[in-house]
Amino acid sequence: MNKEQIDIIGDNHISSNVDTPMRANAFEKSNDEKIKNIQHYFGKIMEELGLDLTDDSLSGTPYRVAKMYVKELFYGLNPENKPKLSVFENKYDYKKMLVEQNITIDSACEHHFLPITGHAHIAYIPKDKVVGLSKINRLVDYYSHRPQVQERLSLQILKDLQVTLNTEDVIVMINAKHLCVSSRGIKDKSSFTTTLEYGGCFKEKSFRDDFFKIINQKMI
Ligand SMILES: Nc1nc2c(ncn2[C@@H]2O[C@H](COP(=O)(O)OP(=O)(O)OP(=O)(O)O)[C@@H](O)[C@H]2O)c(=O)[nH]1
Ligand SMILES: [Zn+2]
Repeated sequence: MNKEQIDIIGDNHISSNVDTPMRANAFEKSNDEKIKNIQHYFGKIMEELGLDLTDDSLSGTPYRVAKMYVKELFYGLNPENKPKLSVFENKYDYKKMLVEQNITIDSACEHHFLPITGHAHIAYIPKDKVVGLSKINRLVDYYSHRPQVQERLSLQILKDLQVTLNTEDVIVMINAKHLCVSSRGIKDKSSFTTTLEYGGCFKEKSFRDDFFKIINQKMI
């Protein structure tokens, strides 16, 4: 795949400060080549830690980890895996807030490669287009499956939905726990992180307040 093709199927041409920093030749190698190389290097890390790779429980770990990185945890680094977001004409002329809340966040922190887990709450006010509900969840899942910082994750979801839905009126809130804060370093088990990004009418407090009221309501 050349650079131009990557741009076309990339992150909807969102501005570069929101893009995940990628090497120019990031897509030259196939998944199989990447898995083979990561398997080699991860085996070296294990050896360096003093582990015996001839042990039958450890011998498959370098391959398992490599496959997990490329195909599972970080599948969202490859724009070819971006979900197709089916949008429909807003025939019913629904012009109020639509909230998709409690969307699972399964991500990884780019500083320590440890899990970030939590929930995203997203709302938008449709103009001419509406999107299939599950596509919002799929988009969150896609951008989460990259090494991330929570701020960039929130912005990537926001910008993408604004382009897809042809409206600035989108709000994205994420509450998440970072294992790099809870299980190492400061080891704070109780803190969690909230990020909030929004545009359009959500710049007005009354719209944000409505959103907060809805996401705080008792779950069905
Ligand atoms: N802003 C932001 N910081 C994050 C996120 N995930 C992890 N971090 C932080 O990234 C920082 C990296 O700081 P460094 O001082 O380079 O790394 P460190 O020595 O491992 O830091 P400690 O966690 O304080 O031990 C840490 O403070 C992490 O808590 C995130 O999503 N957003
Ligand atoms: Zn971290």
